[in-house]
Formats: sequence, structure tokens, C-alpha cells
Amino acid sequence: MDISSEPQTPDRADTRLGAPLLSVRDLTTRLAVESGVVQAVRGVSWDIYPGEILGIVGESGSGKSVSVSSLLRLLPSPPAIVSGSVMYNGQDLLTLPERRMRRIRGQEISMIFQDPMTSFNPVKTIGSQISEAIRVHHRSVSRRAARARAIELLGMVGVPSPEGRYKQFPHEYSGGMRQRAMIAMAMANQPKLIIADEPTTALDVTIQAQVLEILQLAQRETNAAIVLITHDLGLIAELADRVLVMYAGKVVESAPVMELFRQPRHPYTLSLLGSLPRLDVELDHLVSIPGQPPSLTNPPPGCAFYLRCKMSDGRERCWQEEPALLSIGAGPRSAACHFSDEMDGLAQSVTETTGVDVRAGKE
Ligand SMILES: Nc1ncnc2c1ncn2[C@@H]1O[C@H](COP(=O)(O)OP(=O)(O)OP(=O)(O)O)[C@@H](O)[C@H]1O
Repeated sequence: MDISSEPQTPDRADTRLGAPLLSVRDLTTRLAVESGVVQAVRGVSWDIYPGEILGIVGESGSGKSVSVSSLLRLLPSPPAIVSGSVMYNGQDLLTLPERRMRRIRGQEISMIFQDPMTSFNPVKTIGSQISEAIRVHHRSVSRRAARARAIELLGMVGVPSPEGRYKQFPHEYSGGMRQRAMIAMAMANQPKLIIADEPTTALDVTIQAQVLEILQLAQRETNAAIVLITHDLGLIAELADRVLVMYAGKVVESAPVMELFRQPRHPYTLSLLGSLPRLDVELDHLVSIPGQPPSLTNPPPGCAFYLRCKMSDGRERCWQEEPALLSIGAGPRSAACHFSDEMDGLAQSVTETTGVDVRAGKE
């Protein structure tokens, strides 16, 4: 069986939230490399609703960045081969002519990357790049009005003396200030969706908190939905409404944030929660999950987490049969584990061994 082509069940629609803003179905991305074909994203399905913050979490290499780059068609083809559908406003972004796609990127869907140094053009001033981003999508806006709006946006995200800073180049900004300017640019056209890929990873801890506040402000100002990609479960707990956990190119669990922290339903999520640093103990590193994710050039036939899973322990079904992402209970929750109903006791033991109360989610 070609496991990569097996469709996964999307989340059950949360009817309180109305129609989804964006619907990703069976998104699959293969990347041709010298050693073979990397199945970076293996049939992922999810929805995001207007104004919602959806966290996507998972270890390095789990397919978080490739999936959002695929849906925005930012990957060169070849080597990337993308299939599935990404419905937005009644149209499939994967088949839209490039000209129309360019209009959507930056105007309706904007991105914030980990390192804004690579997103800003180093030879143009920050201000002129924000003004340009406005004028590209709104030709009727005069240069003067775009400049005034750019200065207003820089002020809004907490760049001091925005008029003077408008004229500065990216290298004249500190990392935190550049990230603020990136958020200002992402807000410029009142997008419906902002995709933030590890927006604070490159920053030191105190600056991270400030940038997060700015991201929340951007969300309030624009009422945009946000896809927040991160390794950091603490960040997810603070900001997200709902979470997708990715492992080896697939979604293995999806849940409202409180429920995920209170009662994880996939052993991988539980391990991630167990590797949260304890707040009361000084740790100079994150405790990592023992073992490695499987090779994505040749993924295993059964559960991709099998070899690292404390629950699988010789169970044949785990290495023979790949678990589908299935709905759990009545709410908008799903998990891809044959034994997810055995998770209750394990969550308790993580609390006991790590001191991290995985049941104490955001209220
Ligand atoms: N340009 C590329 N060529 C070949 N393989 C790639 C390329 N980009 C990503 N990959 C592979 O695709 C898989 C998914 O990578 P991706 O960057 O999406 O992971 P991620 O979860 O975003 O990780 P990180 O948190 O480190 O950014 C990984 O196995 C990665 O090695």
C-alpha cells in the first residue's frame, strides 16, 4: 500500500466558527533529492477559521515549513511536486494562475519568517519596502499616503521614532526591531491570514516576549487568522486556540489548545509535553525525545512513531498498520494512534515524572 496517498480525515468542523477561511485537503509534497524522493508532507488536511490562531507544532523536519510553503506555492517545482487542494474563497490555490496567486500573497495571506534579514531586501530601506508592499496591491494609494501608513504601522508595532526609522536599511535594525518591521509589513494590507513560521526562534528570550505581544496586536488590529509554526509548546499554550501536532510529514493530533495540554491523545504529543522544560528547575537545554524520526525517503509501513513510542512496546499492529487520523469524542479533536484511548494514565505519569502539569492548560 502506498501510505503516502492515504487521505487523512480532516478535523470535524467546529460549527461555532462558521465556514473555514482556508481548507487544506490531502496536501502532499514530494521533494526530489539526489538520494531519492523525500516525502516531506504526506497527505495533510486541516481547516483554519476566520480570526483563529492555529498552532502547528512538531520537531525539526516534521514538515511544518514545507506544508505552508507548499500551500502558498513558494517551493520551486522541480524539485517539489505538490498535490491535494487548498481551498480559499471558493478557489483552489494550488491551481490558480501565478498572477492571481501573487495578488493573494501579501494582500490576503501574508508571511512572517524566522529571519527577517532574508525576507527584507538589504539594499532598500525598511520604510520603502513597507510602502511598496502597500502600493503593489493598492495602485490608487499615493506614495505620500503609503509612506504615512508605513510610518503609522512602524509606530504601531513599537518601532521608536518611526519617521527616522522609515529611512533606515534592514542592517541598521536590531533582530527584534526587524521582526517588528516584518510584522508591520505583514499587517500592511489587512490580510485575512498571517502565516508566522518560527517568528521568534532567532531572537533572545526577552525580545521574544515583546515580538509575541506585537503579533497578538497585529491579530487584534487586522482580525486576521494566524497559522503559527513553532517548536515551542509554551508559545502555543500562550497564543493558539487550536493545535496541530505534526510528525514525519503527517498530522498526528489535532485539538483545541486546552484539551491538548490537559489530555494529549497521541504518545508523540505526550512526549513533546514531557520535554517542556520545568519552570522551577534551571535547565540549559530542552530534554529531547529519545530516538530519531524515520527517514522520509523511505517511511515505515506502520506508525512512524513506533520505534520511539513508550506505548507500542512490541505491539504488532503499530509497526504493521499505519494509524489513520480519526475523530475522538464529540468535539473537534482527532488523533492518529491505534491506542489513543489508553492515554489517560500516561498523561498522569508525565506530570509525576517531569513536574509539568500537562493538565493545566490555558483557561
Ligand atoms: N529543499 C529541500 N530539499 C530536500 N529536502 C527538504 C528541503 N526542504 C525540506 N526538506 C526536507 O523535508 C522535510 C520537512 O522539512 P520542514 O522544513 O518542513 O520541517 P519543519 O518541521 O518545518 O522543520 P524546522 O522546524 O526545522 O523548520 C525534512 O525531512 C527536510 O529535510
